[in-house]
Parts: sequence; C-alpha cells; structure tokens
Amino acid sequence: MNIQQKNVLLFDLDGTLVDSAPDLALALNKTLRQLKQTEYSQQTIRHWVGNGAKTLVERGLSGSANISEQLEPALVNDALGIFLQHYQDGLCIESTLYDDVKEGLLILKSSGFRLAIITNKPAVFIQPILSALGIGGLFEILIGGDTLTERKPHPAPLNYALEQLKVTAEQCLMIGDSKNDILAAKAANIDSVGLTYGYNYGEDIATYQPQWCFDTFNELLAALQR
Ligand SMILES: O=C(O)COP(=O)(O)O
Ligand SMILES: [Mg+2]
Repeated sequence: MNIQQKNVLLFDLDGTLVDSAPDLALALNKTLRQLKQTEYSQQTIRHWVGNGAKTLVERGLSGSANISEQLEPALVNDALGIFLQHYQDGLCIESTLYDDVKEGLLILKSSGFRLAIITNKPAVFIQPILSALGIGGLFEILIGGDTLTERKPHPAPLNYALEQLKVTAEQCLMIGDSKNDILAAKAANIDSVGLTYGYNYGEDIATYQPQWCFDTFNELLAALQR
C-alpha cells in the first residue's frame, strides 16, 4: 500500500521520538553503583535499550546485551525496583526530542492523522515524558511494555491499538527505530517505517525489511505529506 493512504500513525517512543538513552543510562548507572556493580558508558547502554526496563537492568547486571544465565532473580528484582525509582526521579533531565519531531507531529495532527504511542517502556512513564517535552496532548492512546502481558516484538500491543482506535491494519503505519517495532508490525500485518537514527542494538534497521526507511523525521513527514 502507498504510504500516503495511511491515516493512523503508531509511534514507538524511545529512539524514535525521544532520545531517552542519556536518562536511562544515568538511572541504570546509579542503580549499578548502589549495588556495587560495574557501570557502563552511555554509548554502551544505548545498545541495550529496546526491550523494556527489566531487560535493560538484566543487561546492565550482565554487562552485555546477552543476559547472563547466572543472574540471581533476587538481585534482578532489587535492581529493577531501584532503577525504576531513579528513572522516575530523573525522567527528563537530558532526554530530548529528535530534530523536527515536535513541529512534525503538530503538522501531522493538524493534517488529520490519528496518533498513538506503542512503547516497551513501562506505561507509567509515558505521559510525564511526553508532557515534559511538550507533546503531551497529541496522542489518542499510550500503550506501554506492561499494558498487556506481551510486548513488542509480539503483535499484541499493535492489535490492541487497532481495537482501541477501531481501525484496520491497512490504515495504520508503525514507525520505529528497532527490530522489535518492525517484527511486531509484520506479525500484525501492519506496514512499517524504520528510522535509522535511533537504537537498534548497533544493527542496520533495513536488515529487518520495513516497507520504508528514513534517516530523519523530516523525511518521514515529507513522504506522508507528498
Ligand atoms: O524502553 C525501552 O526499552 C524501549 O522503548 P521503545 O519501545 O519506546 O523503544
Ligand atoms: Mg525504540
């Protein structure tokens, strides 16, 4: 289907609209320090973002994107609680919208597109981050990694969005930076856009074959408006 025939845009959050890695890294390193574990650079932690808070904490404790089988569940549990508190206390200190996101979303909204957020981060953080960055009132629904029992790359959050918005898969476009977004979209029969500037574990998003790839938010905007 042609990209101009889409009228419902399902946006991923981290790495797509918001460069949230600085604050995720700050909170993770505070957690690791408190637990007397090794800390990591923001550059390293960027490659660990994308599967929600618990996985990020497990990767931090493992020092790798591959989670160690030796991790103690009690340590993970403690670390997750500490991390969520630190992140809550500093949700938007260094996080920023990517270039042209605010202006672009306002144009899309006023041109009649319906907008939704489908992220893997805990739902409780979504609205405060959107509000802090000045894009709080634009989205009809906000779906987090804990809204349902399944999260991206599972198609459930996308199917749930279709139900809530009462729209068809054909009307929708999933827009994300990570393979989780593209795989979830394919499993839900929704066309997708891969944005190349976010976090995808250091991999090229084109490898996952979204229908379209763009290097900037403005290129996406231009394609939707053409
Ligand atoms: O917080 C994460 O793990 C990633 O969230 P995202 O799904 O918005 O990219
Ligand atoms: Mg993302």
